[in-house]
Amino acid sequence: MTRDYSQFLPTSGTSEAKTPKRAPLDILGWQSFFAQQTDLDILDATPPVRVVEVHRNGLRVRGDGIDALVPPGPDATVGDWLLYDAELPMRSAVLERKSLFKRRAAGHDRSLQMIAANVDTAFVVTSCNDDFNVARLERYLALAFEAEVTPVILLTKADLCEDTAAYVTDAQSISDRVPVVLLNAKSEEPAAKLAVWCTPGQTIAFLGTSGVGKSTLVNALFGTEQAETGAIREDDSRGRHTTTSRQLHFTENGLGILDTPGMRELQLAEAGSGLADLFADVVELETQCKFRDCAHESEPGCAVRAAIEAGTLGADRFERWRKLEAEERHNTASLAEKRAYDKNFGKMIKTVTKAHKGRKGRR
Ligand SMILES: Nc1nc2c(ncn2[C@@H]2O[C@H](COP(=O)(O)OP(=O)(O)OP(=O)(O)O)[C@@H](O)[C@H]2O)c(=O)[nH]1
Ligand SMILES: [Zn+2]
Repeated sequence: MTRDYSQFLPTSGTSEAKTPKRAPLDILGWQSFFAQQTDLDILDATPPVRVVEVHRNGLRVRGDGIDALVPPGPDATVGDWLLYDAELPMRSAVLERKSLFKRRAAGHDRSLQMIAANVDTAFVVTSCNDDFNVARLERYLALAFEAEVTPVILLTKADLCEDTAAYVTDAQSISDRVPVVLLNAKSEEPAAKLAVWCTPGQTIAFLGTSGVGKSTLVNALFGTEQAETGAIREDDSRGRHTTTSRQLHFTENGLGILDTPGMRELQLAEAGSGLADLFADVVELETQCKFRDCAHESEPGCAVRAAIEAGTLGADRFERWRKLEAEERHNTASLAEKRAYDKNFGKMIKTVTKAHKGRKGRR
């Protein structure tokens, strides 16, 4: 007797209706912002691919049926969308970005590095304990504003703290444009509490110092041990395992999560507009000072001092702004200096090469 097992099999129609299959590009975070920059003919010839990993020997890109390594060439970083040129991959064009995190390189090289592109939401993570530091939060928030990424403050370890109210109040007082979420990263809470920012097609990143719960949050959103096991390992020249530095992972329903170890400690450079966004109240007060070049020390008609005396601007908040502003100005100036130096150096090389060619020509 042959039995008909079909009744035990999921009928494709209904199961699909329950969990609609998402198109590969949607899962990778393709949005109308990017589609609008191109047209069907171009997309046909050079399909869109997203940079999911940055390696020393190129960029790993993924698209609809594409998983390839693009050799160094495109000026791109993790999260970027490229129009993939299969014949000349290094000629693949980079689409305009929705957002871009940059940082000043460490050490002597003072140039700006691209860290991550097209992040929609940055969760700035700190814990309800000694890690909590308003000045550090402000630094991350200014960077997010500068990058044109929506920031959200996450206060973790709520379960380990007796009195969380003070942390919430302090975090909320930083900017009325930044939501604050209090949670226990180790519980069921993250998926529900972060749901608004974690819809399919979105790309998110977690910023914060070591130990605040970033990996725990990533795992909670994946529902697995992604942050531990998901890392791709490469053998370096001495046969040691090294973790590739910047990667973009996708959950099954298409949430992109950026893994960027380089975003733990960040210096402000060319972040003037981000700072101004975060400290909009201070910037507005400055415009009301009697003198345009007011140093807000003891000048008559200083609106900043008046606000501090009236208690509408916290003296400590003003001091923190001052420090960040000075740092930003210093770093931006040294970047400009480096660029001028590089440009002059480039010119000098050109002149020398020309002179050399000239001599050769005369010989
Ligand atoms: N009770 C409790 N423990 C937490 C919470 N968040 C994180 N932890 C614990 O804190 C420790 C550090 O968490 P991680 O997720 O590894 O922190 P991280 O920010 O990824 O740290 P790095 O990988 O060093 O950057 C782990 O033991 C977590 O289990 C929380 O909300 N409540
Ligand atoms: Zn003033």
